Amino acid sequence: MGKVYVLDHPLIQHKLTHIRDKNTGTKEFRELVDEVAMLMAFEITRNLPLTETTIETPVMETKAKMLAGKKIGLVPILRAGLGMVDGMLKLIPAAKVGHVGMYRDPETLEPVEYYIKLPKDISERELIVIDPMLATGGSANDAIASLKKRSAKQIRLMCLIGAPEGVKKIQEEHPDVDIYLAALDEKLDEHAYIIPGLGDAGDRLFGTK
Ligand SMILES: O=P(O)(O)OC[C@H]1O[C@H](OP(=O)(O)OP(=O)(O)O)[C@H](O)[C@@H]1O
Ligand SMILES: O=c1cc[nH]c(=O)[nH]1
Ligand SMILES: [Mg+2]
Repeated sequence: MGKVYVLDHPLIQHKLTHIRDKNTGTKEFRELVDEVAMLMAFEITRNLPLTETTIETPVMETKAKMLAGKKIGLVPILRAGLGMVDGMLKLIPAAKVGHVGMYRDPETLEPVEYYIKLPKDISERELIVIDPMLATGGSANDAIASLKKRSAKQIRLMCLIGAPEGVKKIQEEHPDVDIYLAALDEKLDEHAYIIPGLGDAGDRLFGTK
């Protein structure tokens, strides 16, 4: 079964509180999501492999560490996942970015895929699927299945807030996928919104409500 990591760094938690606050406006919301995504990228990359190289400091020649060049792909789920891309790219600038367009039908709550464009070499990359919200898990579940159908082998899922229902779904359907959250919330309400959550992530990021 995939592991669930709640990234409880104090800076992430502090910023998440402002993200949740209904009085936080679009500009600040977007900036905070960007910052938290960057901090989460810092945590999620702590196991990247290193290699040794030789350099000259102004004082002497020395061995020093550098990234071994593991190929990474970021896959935001449109729309709301877009709000986390730039923050992650600040720390992982060499990552390639694929996009999966997905919306949740408000009546059936079923995810509908409307777009997909991925780097050609996804089977060689470690993919990080990103979306602020993991609610029923339907959208992330379908996005991951879509990547696997196109021969993705290594996938992780990174969200700001997860509900237990969504976590369970991913663990059942994709036991090879580890999940990284800034918070694991209580439950879903009758409209499948996360409680206490932050409301509609896409609408708050892009000012569409
Ligand atoms: O886990 P689920 O129950 O599938 O819900 C989560 C999904 O819902 C939201 O997207 P939405 O459908 O609002 O699309 P948007 O990003 O375009 O706003 C959110 O960004 C996730 O993709
Ligand atoms: O709480 C939720 C659930 C789904 N999508 C959101 O944007 N927020
Ligand atoms: Mg939305």
